Formats: sequence, structure tokens, C-alpha cells
Amino acid sequence: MIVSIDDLRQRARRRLPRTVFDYVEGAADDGFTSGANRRGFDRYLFRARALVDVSAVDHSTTLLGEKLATPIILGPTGLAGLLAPRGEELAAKAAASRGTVFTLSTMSIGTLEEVAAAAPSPLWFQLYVWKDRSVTRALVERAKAAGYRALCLTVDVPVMGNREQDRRNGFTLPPRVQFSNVMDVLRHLGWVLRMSKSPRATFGNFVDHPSLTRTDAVGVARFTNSQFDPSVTWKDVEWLRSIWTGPLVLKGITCAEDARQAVSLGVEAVIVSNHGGRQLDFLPGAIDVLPEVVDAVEGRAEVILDGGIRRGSDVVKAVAMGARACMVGRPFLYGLAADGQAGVELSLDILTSEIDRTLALLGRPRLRELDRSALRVDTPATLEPTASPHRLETSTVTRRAGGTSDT
Ligand SMILES: Cc1cc2nc3c(=O)[nH]c(=O)nc-3n(C[C@H](O)[C@H](O)[C@H](O)COP(=O)(O)O)c2cc1C
Ligand SMILES: CCCCC(=O)C(=O)O
Repeated sequence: MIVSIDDLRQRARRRLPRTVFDYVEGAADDGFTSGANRRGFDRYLFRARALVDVSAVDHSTTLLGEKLATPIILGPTGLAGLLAPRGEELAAKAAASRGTVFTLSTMSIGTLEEVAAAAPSPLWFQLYVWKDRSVTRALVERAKAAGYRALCLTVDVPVMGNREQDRRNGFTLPPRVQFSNVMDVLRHLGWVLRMSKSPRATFGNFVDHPSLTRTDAVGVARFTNSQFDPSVTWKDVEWLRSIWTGPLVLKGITCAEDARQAVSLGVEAVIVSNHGGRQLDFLPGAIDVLPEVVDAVEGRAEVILDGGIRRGSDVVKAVAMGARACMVGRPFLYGLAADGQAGVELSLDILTSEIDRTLALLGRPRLRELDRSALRVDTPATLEPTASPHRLETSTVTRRAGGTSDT
């Protein structure tokens, strides 16, 4: 029986060939940051109020001027179409049915036009900047023509992170059957059968690219490293600002300086993210850098927390710390692999019902009114309370240079 995101993960693990599941789980280097995204939430504990009328709980919010029925939005994930045929379309439809945003990755299997045609949900398009700026410009123009509401520039992939398991597995596109994985593929004939209905098994937005011929399999990291531009700077953000008229969002902000620079260029939202621990290892957990970014932005842009959300209580903590919404990657991918569109809907329903229960038990029925007084934290000095409206109550135990002592 599936009652949690972890149950969905187990189901996804059983249904996918190892190489595909490993790609989804993949973290850079030693996986420190991937683990920190989860561990970070453990340091934030609740301060609950009793005897509050919580008969009507409201978890709705607004983001970039649009009302969201849930504070959880679906993040960009390359190759989601390998988890289920037309996977990106299914996930976008699931987001629409739950009143939230789906973000399509540049590196999707479905084309950006196919996904826009399939789903009415407020769609965002995530952009990687290609060395060939005419490719980048064409993507932006196609996204505009197809009706994507916001452009989300990912800023934490100047080069691909070191995903060692993908390298050991020889992960390619299309996925290859090799001596080392033939037994695994045979054990997952259901997936093979399902995927035979997929219109293609390569990057849909670039089907005409000379490196993506029908016969050759391409190494995913090798391909992206050859195409993504490592010389991208803030100048490119200015350029995108000038050619994209809608809201511009930067994904992958992890410090105050970058947050301030983003705001000064008129960016509407920043996503605090370490790419789910898939890029630079030894960044802190996303929730750990959220206060720094919220305080630097000072309300001039919206802040979204991305990375490590597996429970509704994680979302409640992030919102209390000043995030407007949370983005998820793997949770909805597990749902997609487990049961297609219904599985993505289930992942959203699980998290949203956990948010409701948490808000009720916390005695804070309106998500939008949460602030740092809902939390206590055993914190290093860098996260000490600030004067912002999201002032954080420290717990009675604070960490001192010499260890832990009662105050
Ligand atoms: C399989 C997979 C593919 C991803 N592809 C992209 C991508 O194409 N573009 C991007 O900006 N982020 C990508 N990400 C990062 C996610 O958008 C998001 O930052 C991350 O998954 C959040 O962590 P979580 O999985 O713990 O929710 C990918 C993540 C995963 C797991
Ligand atoms: C498939 C190309 C890159 C996707 C990505 O950004 C990731 O795997 O994290």
C-alpha cells in the first residue's frame, strides 16, 4: 500500500531498470549535499499552538501573481519521458489537475510544443544556455510561442556534476542494453513494453541535432558538456531579460550575493537549490541556505525552496522560513515511474494532505500566514534570529564553540 513518498520510491525502484532508477537517484561525488538536503530539515522543529480552531485549513498560495491550489510545484527534470511514455505530458497533466505549475526541462524527451498542447497547467520552461546562442534564442522563442508563462534559467550547471553511478552504468541516450545490464533489462520487460509506445527516446527539443542520430547512443554527460556553455554569466541574464517578456526565474541560487544580484537585474523569483545534490557536492542543504537568501532578497522577489522535500512538514518548515512555494523533483518522478499521471497526482496528494495535517496539529491553519515563530532551531550562529518578519525563535539548546549547553 502506498501512503508516503518513500512507498512511491520503492514502487518506482521495482518498476524501473537499474540504470534508469540510478539516474533519477543520482547525486554528485560522495552524496554529501544530497543527504544534507534531507538532514537539514531535522534541525528545524515546530513550536505548536494549542486550542486554535483548525476546522478550515488553507494551504493555497500565490506565485508570480497566479493562484496555486498547493504550494508544491513540479521542477524541471531531464529525461522524465524515460520513466513513462510521454512522461512529461503526463506530469504536466497531473500538475494541471492539482492546480499547480509544471516546469519542463530543456532536456525533456517530449518537445516543448507537445507538452504545451497536452496540458493546460501553468507551464514554466527551464532553460540551459547552449554554446550556440541561436539554439538558446530559438528555445526561448519556441517557449514564448507555445505559451509558457515563466522562463526558469538554471544557473548551477556550468558543467555537469560527477554522477559516478551513471558513469559506471554507461548511461546513454537512448539507453543501451549491454552485457552488464541484460539481466536487469530482462527483469523489467514491463518497462521495455511500456516504453515501446514512446514516440522517441532522445532529447525531443533537439531531434535534428547532428550528435543525436537514430543509430548512435550518446553519453548524457558527454553530450550536455559539449553543448552547454560554461562561460554563461550575469550578462546572459541581462540578455534573457531583454528577449523574454514574461517572468524570469533563476534556479540554483545558494548565497546572499547572488540573490541580491538577481534582484538587481529584475528577476521575479529565485529558486534556492543545489540541483538535488547532483551538481556541486558539499554545498549545504537547501533549507540551510534559505534564511540567508530570504533575508538578502528582502521581499523584492519571490523565493522558492527546492531540494529534499519528502514530507508535507518539510514544506511547512520552508514556508515558515520565508519560501513562497516548494519545488520537487524526485518525489513526482517516483510517482510517474510508479503509476504515470495517477502516480504524479498521488505524490502531490500525499504531500498536500501531509501539509494540511501538519498545519492543523501546529495550530496554524493558514499556510500563507506562517512565519518563523512556528519553528525552533538548534542552530549555528549564522542562522541566529534576524529582524525580518520571519524572525526565528531559537530553541533552549544552542550550540556553543565548546559544544552544546543549556541556556
Ligand atoms: C532525474 C533528474 C533530472 C533533473 N534534470 C534537471 C534539469 O534538466 N534541469 C534542472 O534545472 N534541474 C534538473 N534536476 C534538478 C531538479 O529540478 C531539482 O532541483 C531537484 O530534483 C530537487 O531535489 P529533489 O529531487 O530532492 O526534490 C533534475 C533532477 C533529477 C532528479
Ligand atoms: C539530462 C540532462 C541534464 C539533466 C540534469 O540537469 C540532471 O540530470 O540533473
